[in-house]
Amino acid sequence: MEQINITIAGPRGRMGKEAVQLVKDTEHFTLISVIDHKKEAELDVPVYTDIEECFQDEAPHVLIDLTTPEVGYHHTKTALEYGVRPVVGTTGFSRDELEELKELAESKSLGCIIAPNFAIGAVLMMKFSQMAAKYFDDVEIIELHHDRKLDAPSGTAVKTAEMIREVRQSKEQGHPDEKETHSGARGANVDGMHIHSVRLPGLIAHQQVMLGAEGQTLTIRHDSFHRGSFMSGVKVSVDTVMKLDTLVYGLENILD
Ligand SMILES: NC(=O)C1=CN([C@@H]2O[C@H](COP(=O)(O)OP(=O)(O)OC[C@H]3O[C@@H](n4cnc5c(N)ncnc54)[C@H](O)[C@@H]3O)[C@@H](O)[C@H]2O)C=CC1
Ligand SMILES: O=C(O)C1=N[C@H](C(=O)O)C[C@H](O)C1
Repeated sequence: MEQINITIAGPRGRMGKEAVQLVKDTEHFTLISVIDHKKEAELDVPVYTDIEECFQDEAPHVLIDLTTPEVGYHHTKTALEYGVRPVVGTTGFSRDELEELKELAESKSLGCIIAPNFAIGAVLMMKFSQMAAKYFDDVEIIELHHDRKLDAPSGTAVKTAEMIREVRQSKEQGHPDEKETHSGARGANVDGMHIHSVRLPGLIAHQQVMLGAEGQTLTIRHDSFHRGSFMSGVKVSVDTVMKLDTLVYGLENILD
C-alpha cells in the first residue's frame, strides 16, 4: 500500500490525540509533523506553530485538521495552496467558506474532505433522517454535546438539516402565531426546521432527529460514547482523499 505522510493540526486536543494514535497504529500512515499553537506538544516529530513554515519545511501528502472553526478554515485554505490534501473534521465553516474551498480545490485538482462527523453511525443517522423526511414534513433536531464545544449548532446538526432540506418542501413548523416567551426556546430555525443544542458535562456527541405526523412520531438517534468512534472515518478519508481531485463535504459521499 502507498505510504501516506501526514501532518496533524490540533494534536493535543480531544480528537487530535485519537488521530495521532490512529496514524501511529496504521502501517501505511506516517506522522511527519504536527501543528499546534504552542510548541509544547510532546511528540517525537517536529512541532510547528505556523502552518506556512511547516509546509515550507515539510511536504506531507495529507493534513488532518482538528482545531477550531477559524483556524481550521485558514489551515484548509493554506494546505490547498501548498498542494497538501486536507482531511478536515473541524466544524463551524460557513457556506461561503465551503464554496470558496471547493473552488480552490478544483482549481488545483486536489482532493479535500470536510466531514462534520466521521462516525459511521452518525452518517447513517443523517441518511435515515433524510429518507424519513420524504414522508414526514415536520422535523426537530436535538443535538447534545459536552460543554467544551465551541460551535452551536453542531456541524452534524447543520449537515442533517441541509440533507433534509434537499428532500422536503420548505415549511415553517409549529403554530403560525407561536411566540417565544423566553428567547431561544424554539432553537435555531433552518428553513423552518428547528435545531436545539444541549451542552452538558458527561456528554460526548449525540443527536436525535424527531419527525412527527398525525398520530405518530419517529425518533432516529445516534450516540458517540468514545472519540474512537470517529477514527475509522478519519482513516477511510485519508485513504480516499489521495484519489480525489475535488472537495467532498460529508462522509456519506465517499462511502459505498
Ligand atoms: N468530524 C468529526 O467527526 C468530529 C469533529 N469534531 C470537531 O473537531 C474540532 C476539535 O474538537 P476537539 O478535539 O473536541 O477540540 P479540542 O478543543 O479538544 O482541540 C482543539 C485543539 O486545537 C488546537 N488549536 C487551537 N488553535 C490552534 C492553532 N492555531 N494551530 C494548531 N492547533 C490549534 C488546541 O490547542 C486544541 O488542542 C471541533 O471543531 C469539533 O467540532 C469533534 C469530534 C468529531
Ligand atoms: O465537538 C464535538 O465533540 C463534535 N463535533 C462534531 C459536530 O459539530 O458535529 C462531530 C461530533 O458531533 C462531535
